[in-house]
Amino acid sequence: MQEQQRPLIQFERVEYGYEKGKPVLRGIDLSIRQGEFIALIGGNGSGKTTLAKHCNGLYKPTSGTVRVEGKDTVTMSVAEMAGVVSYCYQNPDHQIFQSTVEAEVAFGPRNMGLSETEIQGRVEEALAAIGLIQLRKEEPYFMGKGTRQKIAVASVLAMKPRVIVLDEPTTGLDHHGVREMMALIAALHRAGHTIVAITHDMRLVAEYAERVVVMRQGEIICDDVPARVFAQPERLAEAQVEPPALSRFALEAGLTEPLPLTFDSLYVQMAKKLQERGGR
Ligand SMILES: Nc1ncnc2c1ncn2[C@@H]1O[C@H](COP(=O)(O)OP(=O)(O)OP(=O)(O)O)[C@@H](O)[C@H]1O
Repeated sequence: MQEQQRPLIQFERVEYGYEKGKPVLRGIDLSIRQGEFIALIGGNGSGKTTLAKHCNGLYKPTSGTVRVEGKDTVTMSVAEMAGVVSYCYQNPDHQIFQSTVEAEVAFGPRNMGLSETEIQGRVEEALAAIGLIQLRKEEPYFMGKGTRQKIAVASVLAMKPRVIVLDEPTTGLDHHGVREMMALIAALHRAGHTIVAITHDMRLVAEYAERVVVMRQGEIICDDVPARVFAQPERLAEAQVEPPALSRFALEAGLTEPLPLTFDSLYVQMAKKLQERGGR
């Protein structure tokens, strides 16, 4: 079996409710494999955050099972799982509470019970990867949203998780901040991290994700590569999701190959089509 194919996180018939008799997750079956870049999409309240928080055991299923590297999350603490799966909060202020950037980034590794030398090495490495080394002694509280979001990602990275779950990592960032954050996430993916990202930005899904999981009222209604997911506008409308402009263009132009939905790939397909027509 290829490394890419090994399930790292496995949901089986997972149900979850915050209140009795009001299920929020309804029979989730999902396998997340090593090296994937998954976008989790769906309307407000469809259960994305609730599902994401099951990936690292922040929440445990009401029924069904979630297995991380084959182990039932019911039997593991979040700290135990931190080296495998880490969750990055939608609002960095829910995550950041130390008085300096380096103390914040050191918090996770310290919680994992690592030695001081190992902790310092990891802090250095994570801050360098995110490009924040010069801010290590600064106080995170006064920094802009984009920088606080990056500190939150560095804190997660310092735990060296195989899977990074990001809850709306670009919300509240300006265009430049969105581009920077997505470039950073793409680099983490290239470096071997499995990425699960919740987002409402379909343009980013089309551009970066390799697989899209669509939720509606606590269920997964679609799970496929972006081009095939976005080729089902009626289905997506049920989940209050509108396909990005590029995929609508691709559909109308009859470009059906499930390539990444970027201008470049559509251009290549268009050129091929025109060549075929010219050759006839
Ligand atoms: N702590 C909580 N207590 C009670 N109900 C909750 C709690 N958190 C979420 N819910 C409810 O569970 C449902 C799913 O919420 P969840 O946050 O998982 O959805 P979501 O798809 O992430 O939404 P959004 O896109 O708005 O962030 C919603 O009806 C929400 O009101």
